[in-house]
Amino acid sequence: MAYSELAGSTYGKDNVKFLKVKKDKQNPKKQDVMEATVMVLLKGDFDVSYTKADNAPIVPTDTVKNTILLFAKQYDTWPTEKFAAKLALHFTSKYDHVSGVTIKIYEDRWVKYDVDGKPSLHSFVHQGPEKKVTFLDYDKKHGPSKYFLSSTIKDLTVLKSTNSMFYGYNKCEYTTLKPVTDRILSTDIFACWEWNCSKLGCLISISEGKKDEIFNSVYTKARDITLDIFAKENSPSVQATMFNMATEILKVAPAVNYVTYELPNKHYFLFDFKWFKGLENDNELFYPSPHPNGLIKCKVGRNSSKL
Ligand SMILES: O=c1[nH]c(=O)c2[nH]c(=O)[nH]c2[nH]1
Repeated sequence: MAYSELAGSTYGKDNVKFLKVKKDKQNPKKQDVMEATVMVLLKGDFDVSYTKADNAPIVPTDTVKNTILLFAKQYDTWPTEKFAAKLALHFTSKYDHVSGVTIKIYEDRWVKYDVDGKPSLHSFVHQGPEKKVTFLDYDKKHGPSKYFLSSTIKDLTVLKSTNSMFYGYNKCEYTTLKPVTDRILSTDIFACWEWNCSKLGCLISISEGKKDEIFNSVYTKARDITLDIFAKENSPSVQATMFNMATEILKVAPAVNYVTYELPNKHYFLFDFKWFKGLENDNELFYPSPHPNGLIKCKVGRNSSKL
């Protein structure tokens, strides 16, 4: 009797990168670009490749990579949710023994800049570490109407120099933190919205581009809401602010089930200059403290008693 058994497996290609150029039909010099990093992992009947050294069922990861790049060349990749659906349907229909896929696409932000007061036709500024991330998990036994799909804004770094407070918290003999009504607030935004597949529709219609508008508009709204509330609110805490952001996204996106925020609280500490002739520091000079950082997460859904 064998000593061990395979309890789970998945494999594929990660970090498949491409830059896609989309040319306007009327004016080919008017272009858009997408720089993306794709992961496709296959699930299915690959057990013998692990347990019997039998490679027969293996679709090589090199083939997975070739497919991603060929599809990026031949089909529209905007928005990445549609491209993920296209890839998922391909891998699960081409190979009988592929039962499902997990796909992640990271999209860089290349944004056109103004030249002579107008957006350039084909020149872009890279927006730093910020990415849009699409995640799709699909098992074909559930059919194309059931899948897990989420979209995320990741590593959008923001800071506000006032209009943030933190007081009224629990105090015990281990507490040294002083309450503040004015502090720096800075974070790397991770905001993720999970789609409700019964409201959004099946993967086939997504792959055909029928939902492009909703993906684009919710992404723009979620980003705007996040930045707007961050700027406008006199924040009582990271917790309260992120809950407000998530609630506003749920209000404008009926096809979204849950919104998750994960926010590091990147601390900036006030220098004490009292040692120099009693000099006051009225929130003017801080030092960034790289670690430790607070880390605050929440997942927000609709109140079912109010539906
Ligand atoms: O917004 C905050 N939430 C906390 O939970 C916390 N804890 C802390 O020390 N500072 C802060 N700030």
